[in-house]
Amino acid sequence: MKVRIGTRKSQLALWQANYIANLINQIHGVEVELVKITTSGDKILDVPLAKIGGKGLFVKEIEDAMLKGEIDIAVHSLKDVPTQLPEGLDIIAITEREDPRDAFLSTKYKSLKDLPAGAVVGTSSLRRKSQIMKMRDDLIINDLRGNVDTRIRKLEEGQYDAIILAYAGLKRLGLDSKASYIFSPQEMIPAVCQGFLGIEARVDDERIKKILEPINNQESFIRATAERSFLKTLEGGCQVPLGAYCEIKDDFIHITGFIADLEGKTFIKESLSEKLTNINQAKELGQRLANILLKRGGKDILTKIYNL
Ligand SMILES: NCc1[nH]cc(CCC(=O)O)c1CC(=O)O
Repeated sequence: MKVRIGTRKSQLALWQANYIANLINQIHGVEVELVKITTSGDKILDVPLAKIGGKGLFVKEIEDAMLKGEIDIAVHSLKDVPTQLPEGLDIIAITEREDPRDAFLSTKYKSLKDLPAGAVVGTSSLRRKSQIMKMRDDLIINDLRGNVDTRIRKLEEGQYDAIILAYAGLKRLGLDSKASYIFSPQEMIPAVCQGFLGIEARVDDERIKKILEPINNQESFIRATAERSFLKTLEGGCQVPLGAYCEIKDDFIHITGFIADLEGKTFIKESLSEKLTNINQAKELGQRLANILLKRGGKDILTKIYNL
């Protein structure tokens, strides 16, 4: 019996679906079919993501197809997947993390530091915007939507002096040479789960769970659990400037997270580290970090944003 993978039609989504399709085929020798699905996020192209509001814009139609039994699994950039999943579905496997960092692209300038005052930077991510404003309060940040190739085209047409993209997406598409600078995770805290692929399936599908077992990376699963539990506790979607990054090094689990306001006045950042014991600890650590940020002013930021 073949495995049907639901995927968006963008180049990056197709690369990711093909990557998992090849893994499944190589490991299990089963036939894999890609089923291309258009999501509402793909249709609404002219509105900044933060203004559309609804979570899971890029996954809902794919999840509906899975619940109807039209596809068996969905391959997602885990950073696009809401923390609250529909009843009956779950993230069953998470791949080894691709580079989690953000990249700076420009045809004229080498890095953010080199931009002249008043230069125009393209990004629709409130997370990127708030961190750029913190480093450089003299730049103009304009919305930039579209698939990775569209965003690069808009840069190269001269609509922006620079743009910021996930390095993971560039690497997957073989476009890493387009990056002129790569921010460290300390300079620019990545999006929750940037760089992970998450594979979603029906929780009662035992055949698929067996197939996905060797594809899961346990360290990734722990890191993603910590970051997603941080996000869930903050009830944050893409309407809130926030980010988190978890690492495991020498048996220690480290997590750093931030939340900022939309005006660029308040920026609250905190880190936690402890000896790693189990997966429940990762969940608890993400929650604890989020609660610290909520107490330190995060709650006020969220109240303001949700009352807009
Ligand atoms: N928001 C769209 C999106 N979703 C996942 C990636 C990149 C790949 C990844 O983070 O795993 C991108 C492009 C980008 O942010 O530049």
